[in-house]
Amino acid sequence: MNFSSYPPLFRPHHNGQSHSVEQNSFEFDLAPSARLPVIDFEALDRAHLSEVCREWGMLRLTNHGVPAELLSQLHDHASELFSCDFESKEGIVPTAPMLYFWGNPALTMSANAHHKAPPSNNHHNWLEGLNVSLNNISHSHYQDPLLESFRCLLEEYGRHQTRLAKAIFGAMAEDLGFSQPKSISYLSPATGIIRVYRYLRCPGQRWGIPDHTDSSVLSIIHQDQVGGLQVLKNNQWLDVGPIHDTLIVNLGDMMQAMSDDKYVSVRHRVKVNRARERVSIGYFVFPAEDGVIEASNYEPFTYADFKARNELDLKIHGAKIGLPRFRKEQSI
Ligand SMILES: O=C(O)CCC(=O)C(=O)O
Ligand SMILES: [Fe+2]
Repeated sequence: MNFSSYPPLFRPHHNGQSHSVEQNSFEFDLAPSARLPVIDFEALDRAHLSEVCREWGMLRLTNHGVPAELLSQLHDHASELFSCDFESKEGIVPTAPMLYFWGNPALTMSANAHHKAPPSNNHHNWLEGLNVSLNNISHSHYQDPLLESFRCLLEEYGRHQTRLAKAIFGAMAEDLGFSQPKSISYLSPATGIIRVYRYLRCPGQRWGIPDHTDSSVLSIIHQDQVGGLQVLKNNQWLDVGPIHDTLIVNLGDMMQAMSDDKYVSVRHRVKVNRARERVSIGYFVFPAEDGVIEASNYEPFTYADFKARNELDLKIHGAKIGLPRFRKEQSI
């Protein structure tokens, strides 16, 4: 196995670690499978959706209308790109709209994607990825044919994700009785981003992404067949296994706040695998930066406030504190 595509820190024998470690209790700690609620996008059962948002904050979406061919092309391109030498990945994707990153801690938590410099502490997420801003994706073109065709696929995928997010959020807004102006500022498709991740093989006890909630309104994940995503339900971690042709939708912190805690911003995490890399493609959408979120359990705040606070907490405490910061009479 040639590890030249891996960031140096993740290569075997870096700092004496070895990929031939026999014992990995982490990986063999088999979790039960989540019986994740299934929502059929074409025959949307709004009552069921409402119940799932309140009880789970995560669901499996079927009949989503994203062509299987598009998904498989995206995964093929991602694998080809990620398998390039690390040095060339660092070099070829430095400009908007696609940005290469690796190892960042709390990447998803801050929603502010890319502190490009690798973190100096030991809390690297065992992954690399591309951060793609959908707002810019149509405006720039790449000379490199692989990058350019990947950009086109991502643009098309972004349109599908925006379509799904709008429709799903629309049903939620109706369930929660949001006014028309609120619905508009609470979901801003222009903020949509896509993150294409490759979780790297790892011999030891490391996380692809540790326990977190997303900062988004909602997130939509397409994972390959490797597995590793887990959800916390009733204090138990459950595997969210891959099922072909389905997407995973999860609610983020913004949705929980807007719903005044009626809906759940779901805790989840990603395990790494000793033998296989895993590719997933996530879409994340946020409220308008300056739209005020108003709910009885929270002091009024904007997404910009939330982001700034998370970044500060990350710096000071090394972790996102998130919604409790904005809850009325919070004690932190
Ligand atoms: O890769 C996955 O399955 C999930 C990624 C994730 O949780 C995130 O980016 O916030
Ligand atoms: Fe997440």
